[in-house]
Amino acid sequence: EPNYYNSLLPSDAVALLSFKSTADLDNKLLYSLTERYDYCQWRGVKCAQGRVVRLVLSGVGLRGYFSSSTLSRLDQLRVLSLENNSLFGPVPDLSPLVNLKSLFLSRNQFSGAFPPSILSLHRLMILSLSRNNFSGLIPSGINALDRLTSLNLEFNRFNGTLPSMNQSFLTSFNVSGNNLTGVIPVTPTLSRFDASSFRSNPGLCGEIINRACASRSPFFGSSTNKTTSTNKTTSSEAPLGQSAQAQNGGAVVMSPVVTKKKGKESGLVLGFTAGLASLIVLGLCLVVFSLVIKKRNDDGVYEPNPKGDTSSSQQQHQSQIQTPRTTRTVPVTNSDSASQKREKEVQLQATEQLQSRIPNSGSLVFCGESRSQGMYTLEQLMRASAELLGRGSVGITYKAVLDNQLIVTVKRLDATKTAVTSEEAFENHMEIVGGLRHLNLVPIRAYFQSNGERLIIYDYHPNGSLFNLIHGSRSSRAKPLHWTSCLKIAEDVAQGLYYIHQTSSALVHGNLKSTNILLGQDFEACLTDYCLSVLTDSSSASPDDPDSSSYKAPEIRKSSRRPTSKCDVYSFGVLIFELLTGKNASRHPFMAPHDMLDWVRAMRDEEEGTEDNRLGMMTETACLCRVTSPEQRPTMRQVIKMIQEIKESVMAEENDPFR
Ligand SMILES: Nc1ncnc2c1ncn2[C@@H]1O[C@H](COP(=O)(O)OP(=O)(O)OP(=O)(O)O)[C@@H](O)[C@H]1O
Repeated sequence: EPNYYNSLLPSDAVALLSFKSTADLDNKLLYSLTERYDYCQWRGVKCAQGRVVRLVLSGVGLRGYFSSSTLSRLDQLRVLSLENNSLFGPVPDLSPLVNLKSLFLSRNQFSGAFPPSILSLHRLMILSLSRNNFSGLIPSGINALDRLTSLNLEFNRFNGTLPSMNQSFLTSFNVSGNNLTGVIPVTPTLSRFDASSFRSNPGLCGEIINRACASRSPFFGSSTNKTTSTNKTTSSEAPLGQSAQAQNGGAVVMSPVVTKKKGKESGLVLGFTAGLASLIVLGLCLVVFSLVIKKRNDDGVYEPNPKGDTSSSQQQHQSQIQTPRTTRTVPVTNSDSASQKREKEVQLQATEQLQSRIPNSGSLVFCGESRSQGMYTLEQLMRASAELLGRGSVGITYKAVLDNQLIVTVKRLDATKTAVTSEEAFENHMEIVGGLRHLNLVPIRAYFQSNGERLIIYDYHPNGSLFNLIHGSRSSRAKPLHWTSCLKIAEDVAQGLYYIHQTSSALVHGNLKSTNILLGQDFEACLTDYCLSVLTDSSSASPDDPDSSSYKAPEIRKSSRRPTSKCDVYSFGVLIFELLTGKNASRHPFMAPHDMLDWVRAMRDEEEGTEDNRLGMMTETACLCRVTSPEQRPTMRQVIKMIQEIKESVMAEENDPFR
């Protein structure tokens, strides 16, 4: 009876144990309770009057995610440090930690937006989120933390402009190595810091770092080159429609500021950097924005759900609907922060789009269960704020936030690469592929084609890709995943592939790799980008990225042959090695199975011993999938059987009382 059990334990002990249950998958913390106040002696814990006031778990080897309603119950906590571990996923609501003064979360793999609940921790003096995968804007609400003395946000993926920080006591500040753009506000607080606090943000400019902004266009010329020369990608937002229109030869020409993808980091974004924002906003915003509001009111296009439809498929998207940001419709005032202005700038551009009307010679075709009720229109999609996630082999992928706050992923196929596929063939293919539904596939919600422009719309997956999970932001120091996670992910992927193969012998994934495996709500692995390679010109050059190319089966690597299901099996073998070792595909050797096992063990830093049996079985499966001759590779059905046998043998070992 969990309630009875919990009521016997002091609540702080319950909080610590429940935190450990998801954040310490490798069982590094030996927390056990025999005496009532034992937990005050646990590693990293310091109590005052029986309540936890400090929890310092820096570099103790935590791996897992930080669940909600765990540590947030430690309402007497003054110091929380989880630095230098392998925690991933978003940071949960910390608002109950009203006494928190120092929060150290740096050097993990946390992702998602800047945790909004932190903004309510009014006593906070030290905040360190550096070296994670946080993305999105640095909220202007950060000024509410007026006691901050130290703020470290370096080496994340924050984008947008820097808010006008005005904390009087701030003496340590670093936002280096993000994707921030625009002018650094010259406030007394920010003026205290020199360029080293802002470096490696190619889009930042202004007096403080002695870099001019005004003459640089974010869309043309030198800034592009500057950006592409860095490993990091930059990010801003722009209406998706602009790029589509540019391709169609429309009036608005905006070449996306895009870097060639490197290190698989989420990419550059179209559109708006605050350099442009400050120019246009200052000059035009007041006048034009009032027109925007008028226009919006006139035609009602900003209604959250224009069709008034609350269909089941709309509900299925609920998890991806963000809380509406009220700033979106408020006119600019002098007191608005830079980020609000920037957001409005995005809207402004969207409205220009609306006024110039994109050529509307086609409409979105919804797939599967969404077919009967279109949840949004092409126009709404074109007005969305878009962020570039990356450039892939068949096109460019965007995250798009619609007016109604629905977030989708839009893949814009490269017209030159898919030109070989006729409109009819594309439609027929998408009718089949768009109907695929499986727990381990990212569903295709809709597609579009007109005048060579082709879009495919998927659900957005905020937990990122398997590539990010394995390699994090620190590829050089990445640790391989825990054994059980490897097995679970391998099984999920195998199930997804098997589902595709058994649907039709003509269907294959064709592009399996760790960037094309996304993590779902429960961290289940979901395949994306499936069945698209068939639409492209198979004679086009093979990918120049050595990792992508290592995933390709040898028989198709340097030929124009189409991938077969056996090519997927080969890629699956490569994936298992990447999972087990944390090493990128291009760094996997080819050796006999027993030598491969030695290599896997060495990469995992594991001694010969307990895990050998399971590692051995898994390595053998991977080797079988990766044999050169396609005929000798197993089918995905056989692979699933192998994985199930491994699971059974693991369970048998775990139930053995003598082990
Ligand atoms: N539905 C989605 N939700 C969240 N992120 C996504 C989604 N689809 C793709 N991504 C991410 O966007 C990035 C770009 O994807 P894209 O498919 O364009 O490139 P790729 O996977 O690296 O290459 P390829 O086109 O060869 O598959 C990848 O990092 C991918 O993980």
